[in-house]
Amino acid sequence: MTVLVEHYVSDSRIEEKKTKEERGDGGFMVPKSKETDEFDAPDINFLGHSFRDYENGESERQQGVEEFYRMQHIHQTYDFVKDMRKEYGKVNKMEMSIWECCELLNNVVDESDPDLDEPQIQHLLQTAEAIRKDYPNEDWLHLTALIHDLGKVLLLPEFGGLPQWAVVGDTFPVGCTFDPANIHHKYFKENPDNNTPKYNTKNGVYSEGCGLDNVLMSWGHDDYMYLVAKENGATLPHAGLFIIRYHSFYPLHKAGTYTHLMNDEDREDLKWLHVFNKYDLYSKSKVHVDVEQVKPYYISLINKYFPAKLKW
Ligand SMILES: O[C@H]1[C@H](O)[C@@H](O)[C@H](O)[C@@H](O)[C@H]1O
Ligand SMILES: [Fe+2]
Ligand SMILES: [Fe+2]
Repeated sequence: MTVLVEHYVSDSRIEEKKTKEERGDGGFMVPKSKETDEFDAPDINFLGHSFRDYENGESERQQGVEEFYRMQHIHQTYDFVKDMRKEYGKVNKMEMSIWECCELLNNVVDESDPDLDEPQIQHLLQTAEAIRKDYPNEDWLHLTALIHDLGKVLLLPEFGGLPQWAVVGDTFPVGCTFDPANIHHKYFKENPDNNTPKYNTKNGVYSEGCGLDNVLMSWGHDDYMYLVAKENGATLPHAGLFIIRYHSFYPLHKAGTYTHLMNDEDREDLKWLHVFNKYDLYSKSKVHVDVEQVKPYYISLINKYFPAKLKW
């Protein structure tokens, strides 16, 4: 019976694929629409819950996640972010290759993530391999997926051992009002910026359409990895750097808020971030990627887009 069911499933996928090829929408230069993606997003995470469920907080894990956001929302202020960007923009903490960093990342635990129970290197490779399957020609996108979470090394003592709230979790602009679309929004009440007139209006210190490059985002692994890539002269396309920098900005790419701060270039790049997000979120699974088997491919991409050693 099982065999029959599996057989049926794989056959129907082949059929689906054929139809797509017949329709001729196999071009990979522009993001495909959700409807034509081949990746089958699962409905539930490893615990049997829906993904990004922050509301049903009875379990110990979810209470931990909520406490994480309480701390994050209280402490991420405009001044804090400015100081962090200045300090970590120096990239003077360490020298290592991208692959060495992938291995180092395995020592990290992300307390903000209700869906991940695998080593971080598996999350990187699962995301990259899933996206590679559906977008075989966009090698920059495979590499972007591989490195998107490397900034989490900020948690390690060699990088100053930052607290979880300064490294992981969703991100949001500081210097303007905290949109209710931010998860656990209530905890912003205790953020000093929330009561500071120049920061607590819709545009705050920014102007409509100023472009995200001019907006300070809460400090964490996204912006740090973006700075590392920039400072080391990475040759990734602009959309790749945008994905790295804003992949945790769920209030924008999922809830569609803060769009008044975007410019035309942001809107172009956002299309690729939407593609990426599906793989980042839904590729989290118990089926491990064989690291040694795929390593040569990713090393070749690293050599194409990055120097051998990077300053971190
Ligand atoms: O818990 C997750 C995790 O830390 C991800 O790496 C980050 O990108 C998400 O936005 C966050 O909510
Ligand atoms: Fe992330
Ligand atoms: Fe991720």
